[in-house]
Amino acid sequence: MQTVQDAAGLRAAVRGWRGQGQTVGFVPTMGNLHEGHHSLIRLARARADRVVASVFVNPTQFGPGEDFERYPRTLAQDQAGLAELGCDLLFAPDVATLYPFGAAQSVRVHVPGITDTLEGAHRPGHFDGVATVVCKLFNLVQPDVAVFGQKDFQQLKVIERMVRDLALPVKVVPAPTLRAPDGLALSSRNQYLSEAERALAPQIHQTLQKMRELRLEKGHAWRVIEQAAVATLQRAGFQPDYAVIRRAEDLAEPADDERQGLVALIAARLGTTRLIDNLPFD
Ligand SMILES: Nc1ncnc2c1ncn2[C@@H]1O[C@H](COP(=O)(O)OP(=O)(O)OP(=O)(O)O)[C@@H](O)[C@H]1O
Ligand SMILES: CC(C)(CO)[C@@H](O)C(=O)[O-]
Ligand code: BAL
Repeated sequence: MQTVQDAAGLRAAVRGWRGQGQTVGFVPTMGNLHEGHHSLIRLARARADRVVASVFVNPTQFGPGEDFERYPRTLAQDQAGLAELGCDLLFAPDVATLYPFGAAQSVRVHVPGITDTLEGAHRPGHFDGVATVVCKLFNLVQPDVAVFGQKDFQQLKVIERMVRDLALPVKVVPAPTLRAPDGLALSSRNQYLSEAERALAPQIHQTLQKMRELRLEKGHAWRVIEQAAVATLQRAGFQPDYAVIRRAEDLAEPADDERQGLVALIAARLGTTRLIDNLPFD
């Protein structure tokens, strides 16, 4: 596996493959790779002849006071894992490569509507940063398919919308969420948790399962379920930003009698760590 930092090296490799009629799959990440990321690489390998992964901790998607500085950077370890999985190329650019005019002067991609709620509401500007960097990465890599985890459910919807609206020639492939045996969704941020917090963290997934059961099996009203979920999380020691049931398609509030195509989503803090997770009902 080659590692390249610059656009020219990346383009040369991709051009070579394309010249041989090969397709390209792409997995964008912020590094500190775990089994969840590895499952995305495997999926990309199944869908394309060649696989490119990127590792870039994107400054424009972090708000003031968020964990940009302390986000774990483990490139050598990431490289070894990717090589073992048969990834063909790791693109690990620096900030100047992706933001030649500086982050503050960058062209911005804004996806309206769906970014106003949930993560977008709690992390203002976050999705502008994500859409902007993913658009830049797509232009650099020019993949046929790109794999995104359902763990970042709203992010996946934002990217799907951007791709459709800008008519980008890439197929977005969703990948299921990988979990620890106790149900906690794998995430680079799990390592911020103390032992006591780690023991509590699976309650997020348990609460999501309860929300699904109350809606689909017991037929409770979604607003009542949301209130109960917030109270449960607070009692357990979390500070929830939200615990909601939404339409999976567009993350809008469902109608009172709606039961199909729903998803429960939670964002909650445990100490200084902010965790997100979700559970599609279908
Ligand atoms: N547990 C998981 N299962 C499947 N995909 C995942 C999982 N965790 C992350 N991903 C996906 O990997 C890609 C890169 O995500 P990212 O590098 O932010 O990983 P992360 O571990 O979720 O980090 P963070 O702590 O920032 O949430 C995204 O498409 C994301 O949805
Ligand atoms: C898609 C992404 C790599 C963009 O920086 C990031 O938001 C992530 O890791 O999910
Ligand atoms: N996993 C999405 C990237 C972020 O939290 O900034």
